[in-house]
Amino acid sequence: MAKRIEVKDLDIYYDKFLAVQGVSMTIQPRSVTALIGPSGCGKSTFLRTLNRMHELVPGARVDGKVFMDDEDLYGPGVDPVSVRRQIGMVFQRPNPFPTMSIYENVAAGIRLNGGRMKKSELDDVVERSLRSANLWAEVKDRLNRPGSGLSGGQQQRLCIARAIAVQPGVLLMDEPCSALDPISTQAIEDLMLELKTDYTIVIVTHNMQQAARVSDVTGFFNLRGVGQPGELVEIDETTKIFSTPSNKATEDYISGRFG
Ligand SMILES: Nc1ncnc2c1ncn2[C@@H]1O[C@H](COP(=O)(O)OP(=O)(O)OP(=O)(O)O)[C@@H](O)[C@H]1O
Repeated sequence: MAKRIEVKDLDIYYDKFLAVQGVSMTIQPRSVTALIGPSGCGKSTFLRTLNRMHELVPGARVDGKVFMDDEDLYGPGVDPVSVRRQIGMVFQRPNPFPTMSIYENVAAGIRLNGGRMKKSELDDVVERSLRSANLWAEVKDRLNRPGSGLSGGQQQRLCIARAIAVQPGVLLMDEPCSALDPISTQAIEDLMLELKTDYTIVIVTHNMQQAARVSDVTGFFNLRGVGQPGELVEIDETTKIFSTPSNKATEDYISGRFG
């Protein structure tokens, strides 16, 4: 289920604007990879290229290669919609479908992917997904109530349940805790540590303590200079990045000297 991602020489454009240049990295399955760096260096832009969401912006495109295991995600004939189905994404603000029930929100993950199941099978998948997202105990008696009635932290776990219902090869998270209080944040962090036994997780975070707590590997992005594109400065074991980074800019960033 968990897949490996290999990025080779990726340049990322918004029309003629080169936002990120020359990224190469390998993201290992069953691990959490955190992407950190100052605002505007292209972390979220890069994340969205991994499931071909970047090109939803008119004029946006990439040069270079992204492989998921052996599949070339930008290869000829690859359907971006099918890539997005296999690589789930969780956003900054929880975005459950507001008019749908808790149950339907999770089932929607399957239905949008064209999955057809018997009701009893769907019930099992919904329960399993909510259990995996550590939300089952809190919602099992109100599955038919609207997802929008949950707290922010519960809504974010509902969105994670929806994303994992289809058993994606990779789970992308773009600052998933930035709208949450500390207790909900901890619940999501605990969840990431549990989910990584089955999934490949990539998280963009502004919070360096969070990167240090949850990730196995950390990639530091930075702008090459004023008006220059963002780049991946270094990527390594999280313990190494936060203790003895190889690059001076990484050290300055993690010690709070800029950003
Ligand atoms: N839709 C867009 N159209 C044009 N340029 C964009 C678009 N989205 C982002 N950019 C530009 O791409 C660059 C990278 O932005 P991005 O949001 O990926 O950075 P980031 O590191 O995630 O920043 P932050 O930490 O503030 O979220 C910036 O110069 C930004 O202005």
